[in-house]
Amino acid sequence: MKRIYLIGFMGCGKSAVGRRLSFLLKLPFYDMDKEIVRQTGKTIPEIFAQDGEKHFRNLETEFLQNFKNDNCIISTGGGVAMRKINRKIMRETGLVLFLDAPFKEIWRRIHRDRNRPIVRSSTREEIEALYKSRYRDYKATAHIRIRTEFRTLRQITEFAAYQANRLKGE
Ligand SMILES: Nc1ncnc2c1ncn2[C@@H]1O[C@H](COP(=O)(O)OP(=O)(O)O)[C@@H](O)[C@H]1O
Ligand SMILES: O=C(O)C1=C[C@@H](OP(=O)(O)O)[C@@H](O)[C@H](O)C1
Ligand SMILES: [Mg+2]
Repeated sequence: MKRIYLIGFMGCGKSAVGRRLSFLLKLPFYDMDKEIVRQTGKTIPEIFAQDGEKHFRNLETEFLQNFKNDNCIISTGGGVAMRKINRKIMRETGLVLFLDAPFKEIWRRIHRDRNRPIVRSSTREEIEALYKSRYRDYKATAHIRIRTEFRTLRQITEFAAYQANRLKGE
């Protein structure tokens, strides 16, 4: 089996599901945001404030280009599927799962969070517009879309594991 990538908007559950999926499938887990924080020694808000969003986007692409491990779970950041090169790398090196959560729920989860610089600097209307504008790219990038509404983290994780096992070796 190759890699399993989790994609989707901020707050859809990529990090939470990724961690659980890694326990369930007994595969190593990489959260791209955490890896970038570790590699740079800066927090995500610090990178945005000091180096700019463009630089952060380049770090995301560099991570994907340089990453060498297979048989692992990778939770991406919500903006990763917006670049063509990132989409290409993910589709070619693994199974891409889109966690599809309704905006209302996303907003409830993220609006108070201080670690997401885009949320800090935007209104609810702006974030909703971003959600809508990104939706098509998530859908087109993913091999499988998982609707998370009315599902617990455990149910989502088990469904993701089922899909991964079903497509093993393809
Ligand atoms: N299906 C779900 N049910 C309940 N809480 C969830 C669900 N998915 C995510 N959460 C919670 O929402 C918050 C944001 O999730 P997170 O995994 O950080 O999202 P992402 O990495 O996609 O931005 C976390 O507190 C997480 O535990
Ligand atoms: O959607 C985005 O542009 C971002 C999502 C964040 O990750 P999560 O999706 O895990 O919140 C993080 O990479 C950064 O704040 C930018
Ligand atoms: Mg995350």
